[in-house]
Amino acid sequence: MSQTVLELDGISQAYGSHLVVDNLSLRLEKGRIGCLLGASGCGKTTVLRTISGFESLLAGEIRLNGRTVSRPGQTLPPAKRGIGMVFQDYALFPHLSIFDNVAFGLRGFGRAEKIVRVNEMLELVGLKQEQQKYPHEISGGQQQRVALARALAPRPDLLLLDEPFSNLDVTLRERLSLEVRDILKAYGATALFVTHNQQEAFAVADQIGVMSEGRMLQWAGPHELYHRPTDTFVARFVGEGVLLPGVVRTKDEVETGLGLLKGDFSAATEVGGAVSVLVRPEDVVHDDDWPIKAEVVRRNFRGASILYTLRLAGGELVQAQVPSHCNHAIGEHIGIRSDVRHLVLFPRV
Ligand SMILES: Nc1ncnc2c1ncn2[C@@H]1O[C@H](COP(=O)(O)OP(=O)(O)OP(=O)(O)O)[C@@H](O)[C@H]1O
Repeated sequence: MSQTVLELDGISQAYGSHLVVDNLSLRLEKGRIGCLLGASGCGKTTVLRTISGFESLLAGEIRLNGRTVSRPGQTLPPAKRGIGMVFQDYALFPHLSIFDNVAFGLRGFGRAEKIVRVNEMLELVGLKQEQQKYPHEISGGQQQRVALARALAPRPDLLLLDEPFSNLDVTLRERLSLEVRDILKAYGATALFVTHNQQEAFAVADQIGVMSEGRMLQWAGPHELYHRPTDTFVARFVGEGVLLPGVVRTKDEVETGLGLLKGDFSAATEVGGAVSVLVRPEDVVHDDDWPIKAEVVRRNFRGASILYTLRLAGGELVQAQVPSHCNHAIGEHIGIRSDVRHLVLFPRV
């Protein structure tokens, strides 16, 4: 049976009269990587700070391995929680070698044990050759891996990572995020990280929580979050696409400017009801043999594909992701058909 490492049970936190975390709950199982995703200021870092014990709670409860560590009026000190932390600025000690940086958190270990443990961790993050160097002698990505090794060395029950890739350039970010996932998985770590970057969340996390104004809107796996958002904010915030107006015709058909869309849907919407249908760019296929035509109003060349914004006959806009050899200019009319596999409906917005 899977073991729950972290439980947030209806936690709230305020700075003065400003409610920053609002009745937020989540549960993270052993060996899983969770992510809090949201725009700047939505309260992600504050959630991490309450979990690590640097902030007390206004309401709710935090449990680690079944033990209550925070509730209003009771906050177990950070050092007693068995939590490791990785920050966006790495926070390495500049005057210590890579080896000594990783060894730093291993107080209480014997000398021989310490050497074995540091070597294991440097092996895990692929930096054994660099152990005598100093932080300024290695790259930003390597520094972040040292920070990861240092945080994992004391075998924490839970690792918290605050925007761990935000100081790196775009290509390195992508590579390092995949590497960090591999390292965490190889180690079997339970981790929660925060980011405002959805590609990073998708690349690293098993479970993602989308936050807005201190609230958790949905906590789900990346695939479910993208394909079955339960909230219009999540639908818009995660991925691309539009909410297309439609009218429910039968229990599995909705009439829209893209034609009759068929697919299962579970929303409690009556026949005849006005809805908004989530249509992602990959749901719209370029097909000149199809009778529905749309006008190209914007094009975003992405190398392998072009993201077209198209105006339907009724004036609604949709987006289509099309292989970039299908090159069309603004103002052209192209044939499109929908390839929606399941329908995500919301009451008309
Ligand atoms: N020490 C503090 N005192 C007062 N207000 C604070 C404090 N720390 C954060 N806030 C406010 O709480 C809100 C949430 O901040 P938080 O840092 O948790 O958000 P975030 O989602 O992590 O944002 P970012 O990605 O920019 O770090 C913001 O409005 C912020 O201004």
